[in-house]
Amino acid sequence: HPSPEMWFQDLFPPSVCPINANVNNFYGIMFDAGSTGTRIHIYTFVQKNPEQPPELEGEIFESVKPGLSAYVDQPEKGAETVRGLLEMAKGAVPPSYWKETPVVLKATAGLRLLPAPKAQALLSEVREVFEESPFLVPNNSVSIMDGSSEGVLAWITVNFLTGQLYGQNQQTVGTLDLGGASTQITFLPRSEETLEQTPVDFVTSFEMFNSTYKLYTHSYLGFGLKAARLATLGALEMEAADGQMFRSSCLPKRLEAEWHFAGVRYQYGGNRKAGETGFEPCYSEVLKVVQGKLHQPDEIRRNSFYAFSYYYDRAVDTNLIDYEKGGVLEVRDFERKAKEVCDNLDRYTSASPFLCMDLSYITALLKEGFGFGDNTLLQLTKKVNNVETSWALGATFHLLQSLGLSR
Ligand SMILES: O=c1[nH]cnc2c1ncn2[C@@H]1O[C@H](COP(=O)(O)OP(=O)(O)O)[C@@H](O)[C@H]1O
Ligand SMILES: [Ca+2]
Repeated sequence: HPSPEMWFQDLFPPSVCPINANVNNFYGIMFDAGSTGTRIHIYTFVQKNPEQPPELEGEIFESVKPGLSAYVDQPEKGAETVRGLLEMAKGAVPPSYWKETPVVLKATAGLRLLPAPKAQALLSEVREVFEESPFLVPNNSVSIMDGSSEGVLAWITVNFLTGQLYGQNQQTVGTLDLGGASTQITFLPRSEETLEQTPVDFVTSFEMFNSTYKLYTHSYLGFGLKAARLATLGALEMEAADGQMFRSSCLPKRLEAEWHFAGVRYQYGGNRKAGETGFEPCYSEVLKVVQGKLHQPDEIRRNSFYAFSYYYDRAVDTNLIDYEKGGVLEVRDFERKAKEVCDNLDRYTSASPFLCMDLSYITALLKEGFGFGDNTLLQLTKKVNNVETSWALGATFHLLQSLGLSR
């Protein structure tokens, strides 16, 4: 029969029952305002040992499309999408923890590309939504993150989740993130030479869990998958793309359609003349977007990388990997698939007319942009131990550290 101290259990809902709530539990809420969608990550941590990093108990994840930048002229409506996701957090965090649970939103390339006053209007509407919520709203809780943090924080997430940030024999892995509007590459250089040959603004030092790391990291704005589509079509720099038709040999010949990105409407279509579709002409189009524009560190040819976001999505779309399990690919697998899809456009493009362009761009970005070898291994991963591989977890560790909630 129950011990005398347990008599109060029935008076409380289980989640707030003092005997069930672990005194060492705490929560963190991180919003990722990406160029194609807004996502909420609600993390539960437990600090079992003050000498060690907090343990991550679990994550609740939800997302909405489109991203905040699509509400460029309706900032209040944009903020409503954040309010909806925050409602969910009320169900996920026990009410007695609301006051001490921080909520933060960081925006990436979509907002970086908007005119500053428009981006600020969106952010200030979101700030109001946060202020009206019962959660802890730290200073600067709604902001645009700089690109170098984005790469570093994703690197922290992946290396934390794979157990490389604590204990002996740390073998960190590099990370490749391909977003809609920007892309990041991050790794821990092993040779002095790499650091010597690297531009200073590609190196970031930081401390995490009592170690100091000096990382190679860079975010290329305008080199995300969707921005690259516009660049390939020659439409990226256009202020008023309305009315103009953009054509490409990467698209099915007879296609004519329209597409909305970051609040702008684009019309696009295939090359109508004979002979001008397929992998070869397409590859030379996408090559122009990347060639000579990215820094190529020699060392990456000898490392393996974790790749996620659109690398993962396009590999799933073409059956290179399983949606649930992910998998290991070589760079050349993307090229093989690009050829297969681009040279058989009519067969493949029912799902997305951009499949050939996307795969060709990924191939060009990896090979001619970053300088990866054909046989470099890419570990395609969406989740590790049921947690999303995203910069959001790294950002939450940083947040907890700055609030003194964790070491
Ligand atoms: O936490 C996540 N879980 C799953 N997919 C994510 C997550 N964060 C980003 N993505 C993926 O990122 C890609 C879109 O990039 P995003 O909208 O973040 O653009 P940006 O990074 O250029 O701002 C999509 O492939 C989307 O599936
Ligand atoms: Ca992103």
